[in-house]
Amino acid sequence: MATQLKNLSDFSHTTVPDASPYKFAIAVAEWNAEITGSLYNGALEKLLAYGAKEDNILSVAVPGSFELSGAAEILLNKHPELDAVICLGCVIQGETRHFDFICDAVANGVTQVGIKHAKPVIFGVLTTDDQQQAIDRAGGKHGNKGDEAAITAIKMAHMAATL
Ligand SMILES: Nc1c(NC[C@H](O)[C@H](O)[C@H](O)CO)[nH]c(=O)[nH]c1=O
Ligand SMILES: CC(=O)[C@@H](O)COP(=O)(O)O
Repeated sequence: MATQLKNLSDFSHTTVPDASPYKFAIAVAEWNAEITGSLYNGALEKLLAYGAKEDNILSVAVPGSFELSGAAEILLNKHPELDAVICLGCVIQGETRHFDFICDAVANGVTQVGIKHAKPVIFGVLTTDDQQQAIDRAGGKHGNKGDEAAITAIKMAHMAATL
């Protein structure tokens, strides 16, 4: 597999802009909290590491990943000054097709909210077959999806601000 030996959060090959001018929101799902907590910590650490100010980071929790696009809509309506919204969640396949519906809904929902507001809304949601795949991507051997989402948010906010 393409990701078999890769750290998917390796950004050493790219330039990450200074995040200090920008305002961010992080919406994190409470389902699979041991995973999403790691995603959140990774995202927060990366934002701060690249210069974001703590006062410029608004964090909210939602029950599950399905609620993330609604949270992004509410955040951007109530806080139009935000430069980017990071949506973090972890959806793990169960016995039924519920997984498919949640994943489709949040991927499409997050996309639509970003387009509607012309603001970066970052899809930082793990969609895994099992718990181990999630662990591997939340600070494990394949990196941290939260780190990736934060870097993406900084890059997109910078892009939008410097056009
Ligand atoms: N099974 C998972 C869920 N399920 C809950 C939904 O996200 C949603 O909160 C519920 O359907 C009510 O609208 N959520 C996850 O984030 N991860 C899962 O594995
Ligand atoms: C992704 C889910 O909603 C899943 O964890 C719920 O499990 P099940 O499909 O067995 O109801």
